[in-house]
Amino acid sequence: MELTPEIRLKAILEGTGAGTWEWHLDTQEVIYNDRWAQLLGYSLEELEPVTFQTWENLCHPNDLLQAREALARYLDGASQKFECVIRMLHKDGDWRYIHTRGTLLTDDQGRDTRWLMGTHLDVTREVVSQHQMEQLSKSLPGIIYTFVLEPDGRYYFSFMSEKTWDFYGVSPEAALRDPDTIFNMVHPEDLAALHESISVSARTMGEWVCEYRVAINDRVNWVRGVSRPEKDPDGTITWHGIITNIDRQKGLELELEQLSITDELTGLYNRRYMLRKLEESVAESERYGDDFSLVSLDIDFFKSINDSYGHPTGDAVLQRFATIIEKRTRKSDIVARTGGEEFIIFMPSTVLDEAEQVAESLRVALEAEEFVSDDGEAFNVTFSAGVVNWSGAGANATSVRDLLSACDQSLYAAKRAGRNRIVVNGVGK
Ligand SMILES: Nc1nc2c(ncn2[C@@H]2O[C@H](COP(=O)(O)OP(=O)(O)OP(=O)(O)O)[C@@H](O)[C@H]2O)c(=O)[nH]1
Repeated sequence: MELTPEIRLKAILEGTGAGTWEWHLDTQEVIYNDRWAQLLGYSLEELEPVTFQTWENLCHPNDLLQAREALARYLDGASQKFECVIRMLHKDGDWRYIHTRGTLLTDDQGRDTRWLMGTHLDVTREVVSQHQMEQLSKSLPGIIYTFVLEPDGRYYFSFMSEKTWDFYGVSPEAALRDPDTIFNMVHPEDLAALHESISVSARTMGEWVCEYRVAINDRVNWVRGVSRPEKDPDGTITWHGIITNIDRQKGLELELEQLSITDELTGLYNRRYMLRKLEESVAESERYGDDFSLVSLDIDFFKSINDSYGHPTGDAVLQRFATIIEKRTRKSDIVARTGGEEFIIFMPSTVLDEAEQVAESLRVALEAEEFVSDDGEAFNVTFSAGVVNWSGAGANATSVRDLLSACDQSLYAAKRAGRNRIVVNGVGK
């Protein structure tokens, strides 16, 4: 059997399940194929006599106008193709969504004829599932989306649900057109980590989880994204996921974190935070060979201040001393109250001499400060301090514990030598 173009075309149409229609714009003559009628549950014979009216009668009245407008736009040349989705009545009484496409037949000289020819495809399943997805996404507490990364590095969103606007201040349409409208809204401090987390997920094909801030005008919100990657044989990776707002949770988390590292009485950092920072700095210093210094301060005869003027006065002394230290140290220094009347100042990138100078200026400042008890009695307070230094890989101390112990030894030496003084590396001045 010879495979004529007609046979081929028929096979293709049958394969796609498309109904076909031909309509002469002047004579109103119409030709439908069997499939056209079968899409709506009929045979062509059942619909006899088939006319243009047959189509109009089966169309949902509300969609008819839309179809006529789409056709008018095509015939006027305002749009390149005639295409619309309309509801048509199935024999079983249900409305089916029919994707209608059409084009003017051209003659052998390439001129348009008055025959409009086209196809009908039942897209009810697609329309219904899209509707379900839209409804579902409305009730979800976040955005659902699909993000695609091509093997050549190009990326785009192929789906963004409606709430994109609430989360990013960007419409879903704008995000679909240009994915960077979304990335541009990410807090600059979190953008590199976000890109890195996507790269890691692409490399390992592991679940993508990332918490980052989104900045819309002056409002900053924490969001959390979770999605699973899927790889096509051509290397394209697609993530289907959800973004939720975790601002409240993150706020509480940060508040808790802040509380857990703060000394309640003075508002300075506490011992736990100081130890953590020291551990980090020792590790970093071993890598980069950076110097840092540590000053350990202990108020002299604090017990007798409590005993003479009462505990609340003792507390006020601790608070005032904390303020004095904060005022006379740099922003990059970390000041902690590490015990009752003990404080530690951690000074990054600071050599011993500089640290000693700061400690000395504090000593002079506290000595000159006048305190007044609840009973109106004036008194003075002094402290003793030990100063040590960590100079990268060449440090004498080999651990945080050794370093703290060396600092304490200097402090005890200062106490032993009569208090109100500073001892550097075990050597008093
Ligand atoms: N007011 C107040 N006192 C505290 C606090 N924490 C610890 N203390 C007191 O601080 C005092 C520390 O006393 P000691 O360790 O004997 O030292 P000191 O009296 O300062 O003597 P030296 O350190 O040897 O100069 C104790 O009496 C503690 O009760 C606090 O939060 N508030």
